[in-house]
Amino acid sequence: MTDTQAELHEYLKANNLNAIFVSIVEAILIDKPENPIGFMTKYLLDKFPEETKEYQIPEAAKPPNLVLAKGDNDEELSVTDDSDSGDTDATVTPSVEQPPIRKKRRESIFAEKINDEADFELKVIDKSQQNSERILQILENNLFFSHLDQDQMNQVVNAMFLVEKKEGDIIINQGDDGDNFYIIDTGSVEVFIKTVGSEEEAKLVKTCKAGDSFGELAIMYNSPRAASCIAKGDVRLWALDRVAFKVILMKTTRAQRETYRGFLSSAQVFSELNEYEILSIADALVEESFEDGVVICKQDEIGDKFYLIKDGKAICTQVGADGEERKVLELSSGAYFGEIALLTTKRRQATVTSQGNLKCLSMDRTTFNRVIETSHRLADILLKHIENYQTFHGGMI
Ligand SMILES: Nc1ncnc2c1ncn2[C@@H]1O[C@@H]2COP(=O)(O)O[C@H]2[C@H]1O
Ligand SMILES: Nc1ncnc2c1ncn2[C@@H]1O[C@@H]2COP(=O)(O)O[C@H]2[C@H]1O
Repeated sequence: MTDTQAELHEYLKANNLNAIFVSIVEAILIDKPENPIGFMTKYLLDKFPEETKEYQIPEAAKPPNLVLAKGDNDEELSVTDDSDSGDTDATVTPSVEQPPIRKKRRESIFAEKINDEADFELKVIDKSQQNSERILQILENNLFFSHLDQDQMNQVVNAMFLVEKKEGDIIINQGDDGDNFYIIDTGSVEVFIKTVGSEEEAKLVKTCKAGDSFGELAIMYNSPRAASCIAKGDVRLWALDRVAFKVILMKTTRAQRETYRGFLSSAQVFSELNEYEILSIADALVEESFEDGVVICKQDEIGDKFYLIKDGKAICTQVGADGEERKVLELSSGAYFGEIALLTTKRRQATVTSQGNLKCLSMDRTTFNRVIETSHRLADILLKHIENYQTFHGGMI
């Protein structure tokens, strides 16, 4: 590359322009608007309200009934998260004569159309029956795919292509644009994060092994790669390109993460976990509701689920040697229960009953074990807390 080319490349990278251009072209190809110039203009005004502030049309100057999307309320994953929210309401700006009219909920330009699979010819990459079965086996055991139905699973299997890397090969480079998403068939991949502008060496944050996936963030959020992923020894990977990822996976996986990310980040038990660990937990949760008075865990029974309270209250009681049942704890939103039976070989140590309507997020034993595997810190936090439970006669369990 010449100096000038390098400078231009640096400029594009520094302003995240490649990702922006790719998203605009994708959005156009998906939507096929009659007026592509108008579409691009509106796209930029909607997605970058801050940067386009000086180009936004002032309220007073808008013609009557001009439809403008408002209120992007995405919680930011990072400063470079330029994604749109599927939860955004669109309003029709009131004209002088007309009262405000609520328009149908607007989905993001991506989420709305890119999930309309009928518009796409999904790629089918030729592979042996054995390879297809192996990919399916990985998907079925990976939390990231736990909310896909069988059709979506099959589409992922069909669209994946083989990538083989050798020791030290850079599979993903921090700061680059997102091209592919990967699952590991055999071998290991080390994930390193370097703090921008710091002299410090990149820090190893995770080692992914067979069955794990990586490379979803940059594609889901149109942001630069958050980490570098490097082959540790020979690695065999299956990759999904960004368009296939968006068509098949985006809506389900992103909706799941968006729904629970805020809640999980505010729960005390997860306060020491990093954003990435929180997102991985969000992939795993299933919502369960209980009416008043339902016994969710019964003391001395074998337990197979962990619960996090989303809304409502639960009462924990214990029966002592005298046969008396007494209340030992009251739990509310953000608290959890059911961890002892999953982390130890013990049976349920208390009975947990809903008080009023109770909404929980749960994980079964297999899912819980997978989450614990990806976040050893969470296991340490939960185990440490078990020591603090008071039994009704004042002792520790
Ligand atoms: N702690 C972490 N922070 C950010 N990314 C991580 C982390 N651990 C693993 N990763 C993966 O590393 C990938 C790098 O590319 P992406 O940003 O697309 O997606 C990222 C995640 O899939
Ligand atoms: N004093 C207590 N002793 C033990 N478990 C308790 C106590 N108070 C609340 N619990 C919760 O009640 C749950 C019952 O199921 P587990 O034993 O799996 O995990 C237990 C804890 O999460």
